[in-house]
Amino acid sequence: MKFSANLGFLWADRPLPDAIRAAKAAGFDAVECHWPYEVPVEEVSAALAETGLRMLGLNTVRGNTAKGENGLSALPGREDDARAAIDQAIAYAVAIDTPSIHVMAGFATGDAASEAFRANLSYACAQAAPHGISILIEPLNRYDAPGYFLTTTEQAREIIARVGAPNLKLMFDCYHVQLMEGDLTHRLRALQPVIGHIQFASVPDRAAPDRGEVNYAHVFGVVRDMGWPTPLGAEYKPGGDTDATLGWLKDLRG
Ligand SMILES: O=C(O)[C@H](O)C(=O)CO
Ligand SMILES: [Mg+2]
Repeated sequence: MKFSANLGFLWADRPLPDAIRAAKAAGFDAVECHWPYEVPVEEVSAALAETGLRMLGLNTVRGNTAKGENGLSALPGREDDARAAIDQAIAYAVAIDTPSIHVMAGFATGDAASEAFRANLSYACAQAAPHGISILIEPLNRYDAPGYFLTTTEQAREIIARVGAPNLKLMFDCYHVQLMEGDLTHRLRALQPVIGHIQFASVPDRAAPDRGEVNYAHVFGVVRDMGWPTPLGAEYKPGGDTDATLGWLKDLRG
């Protein structure tokens, strides 16, 4: 199995280029992040070139976080802001050769939000396609993000079908899916054609995957048997020194 370190959480206490180097030293096969925009692309590119790791994904900005915004693309009336965030993410992704962008929906509900989200996703997919970039949408759980527009894989699957763009995919974060829907391995297999990236963390505490209610040794085996080709994203909160939480990776590596 190959694993990607999500640097939004792992080594988040270090500057992003140093976090990339730490992921390499720890044996990860790739990295991904949340919001890298404060860091000059030259610094990130240099760290990626030095380590040989690829940055697999990044997120669109959340918007006005002081006001509690958590994404813009499902907010009716905020299309200009949402598309500026999409443009920004594509430009950054192109500069560091990142193959996928998570377009964040935001806190919203109702038909107008659905229409706004689909229209902004169509825009994102059209802008990203010439660069070979996939657009990801990710259901978030109702405990961490109450009121978030996108909460289930079933909802995501319907949106993906209605938008109808080949580069629109599902971010299957096992942590969120377990909290909202469960039945992880059936869902992974059934949704494989629309999944663009897989992430994981223990449930319910979002820590390293060697604890909690999900048996990740089993889940990883199912993903391997599916022939899943790309690294799985370790997106968990280490709660201190990241290196001290990597027993699961060492055990898997043997
Ligand atoms: O929280 C998550 O699971 C996401 O993957 C994210 O990108 C930030 O909300
Ligand atoms: Mg996630």
